[in-house]
Amino acid sequence: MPGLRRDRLRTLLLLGVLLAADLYFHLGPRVRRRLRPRERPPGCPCAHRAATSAPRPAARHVPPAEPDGGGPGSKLRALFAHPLYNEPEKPPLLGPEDSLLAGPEALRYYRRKVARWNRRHRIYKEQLNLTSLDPPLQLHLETSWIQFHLGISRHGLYSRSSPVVSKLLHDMRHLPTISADYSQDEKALLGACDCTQIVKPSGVHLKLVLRFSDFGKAMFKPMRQLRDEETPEDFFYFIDFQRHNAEIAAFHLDRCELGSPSFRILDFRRVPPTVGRLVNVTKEILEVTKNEILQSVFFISPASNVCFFAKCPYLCKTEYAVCGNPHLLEGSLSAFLPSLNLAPRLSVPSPWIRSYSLAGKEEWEVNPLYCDTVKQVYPHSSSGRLLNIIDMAIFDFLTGNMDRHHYETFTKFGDDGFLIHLDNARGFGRHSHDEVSILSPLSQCCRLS
Ligand SMILES: Nc1ncnc2c1ncn2[C@@H]1O[C@H](COP(=O)(O)OP(=O)(O)OP(=O)(O)O)[C@@H](O)[C@H]1O
Ligand SMILES: [Mn+2]
Repeated sequence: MPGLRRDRLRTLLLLGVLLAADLYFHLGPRVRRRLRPRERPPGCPCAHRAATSAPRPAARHVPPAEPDGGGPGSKLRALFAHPLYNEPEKPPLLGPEDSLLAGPEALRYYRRKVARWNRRHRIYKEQLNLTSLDPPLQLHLETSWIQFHLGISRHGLYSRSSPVVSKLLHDMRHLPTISADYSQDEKALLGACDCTQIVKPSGVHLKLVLRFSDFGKAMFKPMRQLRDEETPEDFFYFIDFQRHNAEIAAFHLDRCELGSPSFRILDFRRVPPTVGRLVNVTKEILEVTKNEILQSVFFISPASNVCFFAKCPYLCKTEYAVCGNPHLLEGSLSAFLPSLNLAPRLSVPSPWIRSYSLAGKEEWEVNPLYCDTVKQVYPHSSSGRLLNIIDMAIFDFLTGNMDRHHYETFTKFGDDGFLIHLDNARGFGRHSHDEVSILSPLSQCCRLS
């Protein structure tokens, strides 16, 4: 009998241990997960931050949440505590040479532009016998795009704590448009439409400059494929689609803080603020454009949707058109940089440019000592420029963008000025492929800022 009782006791003990283990490892975490307040949405916290208009605090030393679930001994925790991750924002700006624009000169220039726009608009309406009661446009100094322009400095396109960016994103998303036109580089093609060229067939890169009621401007890149569609395996990078959502994601990654304001990943702030918008192609493009060529490329599809082409309708293939549903078309809007008349920029071919034809390799692909050659030739002989190129290569590796043929810099900030991370539409094409060759500037030069 005592033996039987001991067995029962053992069985009870074993069951107790199993129950405790189940509670601890299985049920417990599930209950904790359920009860945890939803203070942070899953995914990139930047998206959440972009939606809030609250100014972000500068360089706070908040210990990050425990992303690896680790306690005090966690390696990630130790990494985040490293001074490199807690670098304060660059030293304060000292004088006019640190800002891209001289305020009074820029405001005079923009006032003249508004006056000219009002004059031309009145004449345009008179010619078409249009009577509208629209009052002339007024320029307001506190408007977000002017504040964005005035805030560009040698440290970046905007500062970490700038409240202007969220206001600008909001305005680009909601303000009505007052004009739409082709971008300058498309105009430079003069409608030339060579469908035999695979590199730059006008019509594939359909993009428009939209102007808003506050006189701000943005580059509109329409959605050309479903948001989650990947680059087909047999596509070369130079015939890959342009993804409007890659432009938006690149903006967030470029400035991204992960989980806590003190853990910064890239913290470049070199992509112009970019946001998504559903654009009514009839009301917000066709009805406001004065460009007759743009007006002429609109048509109604067999499915009764409003569509438009780039400059050369019907010469190139019809699948290059984009269509609303029936009027609304999703796209990205990238805030315009200050006019080239106020802030000239240099466009420089990337030393690590890829071959844009089917044949041949570039020197960097075959010469492991290529960096030595690059370093000897101006402007890449400046160490700052090379470090900036390596920064951009890391950014492009993370987005998977193989299409960085040129880069632009503001001439005012000289050879060591930051590179503007413009044109990220060919990033994020393959979710499960890392293109290590994009890191060649880093692996060949072995330097990092
Ligand atoms: N936000 C912006 N502000 C001012 N200019 C811009 C902006 N975005 C683009 N541009 C100008 O328009 C040019 C073309 O833009 P982008 O490179 O994004 O288009 P693309 O169709 O991919 O051109 P490409 O075929 O040359 O790569 C840029 O080189 C730049 O000079
Ligand atoms: Mn491009």
